Amino acid sequence: MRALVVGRWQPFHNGHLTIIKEIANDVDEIIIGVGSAQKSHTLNDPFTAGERIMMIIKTLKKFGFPYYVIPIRDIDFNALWVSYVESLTPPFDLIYTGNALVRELFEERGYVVKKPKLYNRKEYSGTEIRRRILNNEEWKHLVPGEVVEVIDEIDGENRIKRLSKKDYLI
Ligand SMILES: Nc1ncnc2c1ncn2[C@@H]1O[C@H](COP(=O)(O)OP(=O)(O)OP(=O)(O)O)[C@@H](O)[C@H]1O
Ligand SMILES: NC(=O)c1ccc[n+]([C@@H]2O[C@H](COP(=O)(O)O)[C@@H](O)[C@H]2O)c1
Repeated sequence: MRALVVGRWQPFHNGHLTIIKEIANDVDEIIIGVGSAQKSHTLNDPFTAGERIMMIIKTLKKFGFPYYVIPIRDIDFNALWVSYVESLTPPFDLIYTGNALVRELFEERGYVVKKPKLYNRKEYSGTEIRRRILNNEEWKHLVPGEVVEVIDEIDGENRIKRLSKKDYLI
């Protein structure tokens, strides 16, 4: 059994790691879709697909389960999105998502859609972690150590702070 889990992973945090480990117990292989792959350098989506893939691969290295990481850009065509995803990924039997639109689109196409349990959602949230980085608040305990290393390597804290400046708006 192979399952797809799609997210933006901006950044990959401890809630994400917990659900990926749980899904790994339920299925033989996981396909991790990196959504909005074309987006980066905005306050909502600061990290590139490549940086997010680094976060995921470095974090999952110590766990022995098989997985694929596939970047998936957005297309301005919801009715085609499931076919688009299928065209990029290995075949899968079910999908895990907390996103209502993703659920709707995959259920309409006959897929079994499961909703992962949310853990410490107040803090394990990309929005909250990006807010803390911007405001110089503690955030490193909310992500795996490998993600801290990647964000340090790319100077991600300062990128987010720069992106908040008015003259970075396009
Ligand atoms: N705290 C959490 N515990 C368990 N699962 C989570 C948690 N946060 C997100 N997820 C799951 O991870 C998937 C991908 O989430 P996503 O990348 O949008 O993270 P997010 O923290 O919700 O980000 P953002 O706040 O930037 O929207 C979602 O479908 C959701 O089910
Ligand atoms: N038409 C489309 O391109 C389309 C439709 C639904 C979801 N998505 C993407 O799927 C991902 C879902 O991830 P989240 O659950 O993290 O919101 C996002 O990157 C979102 O943009 C894209």
